[in-house]
Amino acid sequence: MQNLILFTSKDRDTLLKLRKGESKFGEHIQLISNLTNIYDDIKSLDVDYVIFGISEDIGVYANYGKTGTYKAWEATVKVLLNIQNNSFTNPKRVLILGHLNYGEARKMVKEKQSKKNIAKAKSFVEEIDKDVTYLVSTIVKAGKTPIIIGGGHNNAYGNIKGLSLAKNETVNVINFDAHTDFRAEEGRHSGNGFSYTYAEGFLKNYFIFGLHENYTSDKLLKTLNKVKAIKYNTYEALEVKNELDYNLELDRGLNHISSKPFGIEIDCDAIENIPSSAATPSGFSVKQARQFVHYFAKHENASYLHICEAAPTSKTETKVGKLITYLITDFIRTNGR
Ligand SMILES: N=CN[C@@H](CCC(=O)O)C(=O)O
Repeated sequence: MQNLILFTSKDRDTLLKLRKGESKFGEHIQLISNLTNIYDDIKSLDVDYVIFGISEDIGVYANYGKTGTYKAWEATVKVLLNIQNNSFTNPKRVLILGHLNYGEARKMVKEKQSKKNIAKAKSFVEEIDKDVTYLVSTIVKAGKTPIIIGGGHNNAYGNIKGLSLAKNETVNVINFDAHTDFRAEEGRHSGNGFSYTYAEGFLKNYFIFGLHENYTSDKLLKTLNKVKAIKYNTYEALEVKNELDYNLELDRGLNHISSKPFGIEIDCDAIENIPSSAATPSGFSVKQARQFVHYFAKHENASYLHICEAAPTSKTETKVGKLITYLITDFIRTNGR
């Protein structure tokens, strides 16, 4: 795992802001100081959740999106470590593994999006896919639940494939997203993680929650309406036209995906005013995103959480880090109880 940078006790101590009389989340998390065999190392730890980041925006670049998603991991870990340790947050059950780093390859995202560069980026996304697939499948095989902090939504590919390989069956997904990410198989990028895993036989049932009608092509709508394994609702039907009820749609979503192990995908571009690769002034509230995670995390077949596409700047990193931390802790609080 040459791209995996372990999160060390030194990293933790640098980021921890201690307060007299308080006990912080980061003081109680588990770490791996040395990798010998990643499967054995993870399996032997008495934790339920393994959190890792994917510091990349190459998939977003390859999809002509706004880059910067590589910064979400750092923004998250800075906040997560400094929330309180208490009976609600339970950090002893959490391993912070580290992050996948693509510092050298990432240099390409500063280049013009020429045909040649896009082709190069697409082929590099396949390398990232291999790392993510391997990590997710190893964590699941070791009996733990991965929490993945992206990165672009291209990483849904490795999550789905990794879960499917670990379980040795096709798996389902619920995706809180303004976009289908079911674009053509035209080389890997952030807009086709679900179409590729569906075509390759890893993804079975797929539910997209809150599609934006302005950003879904007619061609894609025809595909969605034709394929029985795919169900969706739109943000407009839920929140603008009030044709659908949010809670009833949560039930419909769960009904479509819960018969098998399933992943929960949260694309931050579905949440209003969050700095992300396709940020929107019109979208779900943070409260709705949190309720969504809480609702699906409760189910025994909830098998991973992926939060992606957030692209913080130095001005917005605390806001993004807090948002992602709320979603992580909502998942941990509810899952397995
Ligand atoms: N993961 C995001 N995918 C979107 C991006 C849209 C955009 O950049 O505007 C998509 O391919 O549609």
